[in-house]
Amino acid sequence: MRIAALIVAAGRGTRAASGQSSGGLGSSGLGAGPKQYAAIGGRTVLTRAIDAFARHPEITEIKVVIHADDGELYERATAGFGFGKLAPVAIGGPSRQASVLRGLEALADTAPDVVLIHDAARPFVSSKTISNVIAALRDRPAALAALPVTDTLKRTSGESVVTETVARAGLWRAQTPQGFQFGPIIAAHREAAKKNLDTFTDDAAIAEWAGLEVAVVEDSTGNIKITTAEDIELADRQMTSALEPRTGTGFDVHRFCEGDHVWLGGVKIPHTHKLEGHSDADVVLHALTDALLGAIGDGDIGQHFPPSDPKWKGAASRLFLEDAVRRVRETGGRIGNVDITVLAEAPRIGPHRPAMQNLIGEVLDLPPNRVGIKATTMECMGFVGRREGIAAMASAMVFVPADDAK
Ligand SMILES: Nc1ccn([C@@H]2O[C@H](COP(=O)(O)OP(=O)(O)OP(=O)(O)O)[C@@H](O)[C@H]2O)c(=O)n1
Ligand SMILES: C[C@](O)(CO)[C@H](O)COP(=O)(O)O
Repeated sequence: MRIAALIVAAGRGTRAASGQSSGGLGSSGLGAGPKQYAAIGGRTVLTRAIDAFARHPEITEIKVVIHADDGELYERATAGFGFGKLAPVAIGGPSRQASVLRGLEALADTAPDVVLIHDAARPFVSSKTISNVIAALRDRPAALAALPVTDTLKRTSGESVVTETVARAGLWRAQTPQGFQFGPIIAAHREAAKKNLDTFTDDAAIAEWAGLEVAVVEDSTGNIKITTAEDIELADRQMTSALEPRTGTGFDVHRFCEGDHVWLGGVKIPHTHKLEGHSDADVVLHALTDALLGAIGDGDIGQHFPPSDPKWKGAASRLFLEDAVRRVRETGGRIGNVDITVLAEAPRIGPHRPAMQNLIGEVLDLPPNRVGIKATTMECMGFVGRREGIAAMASAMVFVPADDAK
């Protein structure tokens, strides 16, 4: 059975726009634009929503609907993430209803059996809720996640004076995901559009209007919709306080051979020799890659990029570092700082420090003052002292969500 997730992310987030938080990731630009691109706990609202479906074993594909102006924001938000199920985006319309229909039409050519429609603005949907909505579709053509109303409800007149207390028994607050058999929901959406009925605020309402029976699945209270700037601030604060620090260390050494330059920290430095290696032999980036992998307990550089694989012959080590950063981000982690010591008699590292800090900072999304680069000679002792090669040590501080620590 093919189960697609359709994530609508084409809204403008006007209610969140005033005083919007950047979520603190500054230099990457994460946090700019509408609320779904705001960073909470180091990842955008949208990538968290995508990730929840990407990790779910029953979801086979994910289609995201974005605004025509948001291509760059979307690319930046999803860059480096291993979302293998992610299909090319669809472009949304002027209302949520229109955006959903465009997403459904984009799926129609290779129609899935079932579609789960979800707001990008709900980043904390749980795997359990996704499973429960899918399970409810075994008996019914439609099912939505919802919460029973727990507050007493009042109706007011135009002057904000209470006219009635509304009985809350049997009342639910609609959430997403809302799941449907694909054929009936696209037919219902098309019919509503044909009749110019364009004020539905969720898809279950369209299903109800079309006469489909809709099941309710009780959701968890954590599946909030980010609506205001305050929601973004609160969610960011909660995610950040729930992060747990981890450290990792890395070490690498390469011997000299004939040549006229070395690669160190991603910077090409003229020298009397070059460093021998399968890749570009950049000991600094190799040690740093291992430090990041170590911090999340995800093997080492040799495991992910075996020297026996001809694909990595002469490779720029930046690729290895980018892969380690992607792995850290996939755990929901953020990098706090890194620190590197180069052990070399020559060349001198000092003049190249700013370039290395900038390059590493760019890959790790860190300002230069969080990228320590230091160097020492070995006082003419040992293999480094005899100028037989260069070594590097690195350490990394990474913050990962406490959930991942369990
Ligand atoms: N034209 C639209 C409007 C909304 N949405 C999406 O529908 C979800 C729920 O909408 P809402 O929370 O109301 O988001 P916005 O419309 O962006 O918010 P606002 O009303 O404050 O502008 C969001 O993921 C939003 O991106 C969409 O895809 N296309
Ligand atoms: C679909 C929805 O999330 C159900 O609660 C909600 O209606 C969408 O948000 P909006 O503010 O109504 O557009």
